[in-house]
Amino acid sequence: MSFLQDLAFRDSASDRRQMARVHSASTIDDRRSHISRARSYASTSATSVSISGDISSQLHGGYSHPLARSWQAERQLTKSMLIYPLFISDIDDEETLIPSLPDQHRRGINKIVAHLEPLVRKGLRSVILFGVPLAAGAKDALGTAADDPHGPVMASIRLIRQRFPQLFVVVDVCLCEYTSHGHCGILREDGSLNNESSVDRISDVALAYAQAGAHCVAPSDMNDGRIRAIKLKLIEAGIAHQVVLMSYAAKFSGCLYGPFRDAAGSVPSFGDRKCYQLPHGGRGLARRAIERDIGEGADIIMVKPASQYLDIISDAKEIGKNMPVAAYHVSGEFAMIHAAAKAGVFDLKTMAFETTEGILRAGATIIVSYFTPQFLDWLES
Ligand SMILES: NCC(=O)CCC(=O)O
Ligand SMILES: [Zn+2]
Ligand SMILES: [Zn+2]
Repeated sequence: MSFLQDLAFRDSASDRRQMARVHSASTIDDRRSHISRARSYASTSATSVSISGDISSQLHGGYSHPLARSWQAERQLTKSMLIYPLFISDIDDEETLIPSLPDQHRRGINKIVAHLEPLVRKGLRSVILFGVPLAAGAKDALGTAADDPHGPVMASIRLIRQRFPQLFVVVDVCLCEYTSHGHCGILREDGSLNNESSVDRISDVALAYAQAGAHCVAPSDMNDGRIRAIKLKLIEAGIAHQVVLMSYAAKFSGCLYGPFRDAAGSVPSFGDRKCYQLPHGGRGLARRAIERDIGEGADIIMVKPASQYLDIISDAKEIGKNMPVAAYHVSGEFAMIHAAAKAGVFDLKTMAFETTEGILRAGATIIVSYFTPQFLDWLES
């Protein structure tokens, strides 16, 4: 007797179904043999102790086939969910591997098109741009280089829009890459953030990126009130209807941004960012920040980092149930996976999918990921 038959006879409803099948048997002989088989199943199963539970305990059948396994996912990773970070320096011909950020490069504007061409062919839909001023004297207290019309970010927005019209261009808006002190805003004499002048400056920078052609501006500075200020400036300039405002609403402070800071040269020259980025344990604070940014006019809410903050992603989805939620799988998360795969702990591709699907499951449908070029290949098969 098979495992399933045994289970079927432990369930009175299925017992009745089995008897109905018996009655529909065409000949008397058939009927007799069905009945005697049914009786013997029933008596065996009554004495069986090896199987417990009823039919509802059987789950394996539902994911026995690869396609059926993929159907178990509420959301499946697609290429259009991915945003690929690009580091663009002011050295036009630069192409430098970033040692702490595996396979990622800092590139000058002259290297962008050749880099993107094969990726766009494979289905890349979106990039997020980070400017990296390396020239001597490029940084100052106000982050003037951020919206320099001839600077790397402004120039690459125009270039990418022109050369890859199908690509959706997101631009990170912050001052830390451009300020001499490496903080995400303008400082007072005592070294603390001057929120009012920071918001004023950051909203000007966001407007400049949007006017240069960015489809989406994404302020990552965490100054209070910057979403509202940016939205108002976009409205005033008459372009609010064509620009997506993605807020890094829940950006936590911590040690996972290390490789990014190597890549972008944005290590603070003193202190840390704990007075504006969120503390690790601050779930309630994150919920308030998310609510606030939705109220101020954000179109998309982002949570960052991702894998350590899945509860926050799920909170963001609940609070912002009518809007898309993005997650930034940050440099430290990416580098950790690479390091562990290199040490033989697990297979890189398997972990990249497991992590990313965890982020999707939590509620994000937009993922900023350094794995994007690899996912474009992996999602092909
Ligand atoms: N605004 C971007 C970051 O602050 C860091 C992202 C990363 O670590 O990948
Ligand atoms: Zn910053
Ligand atoms: Zn940042």
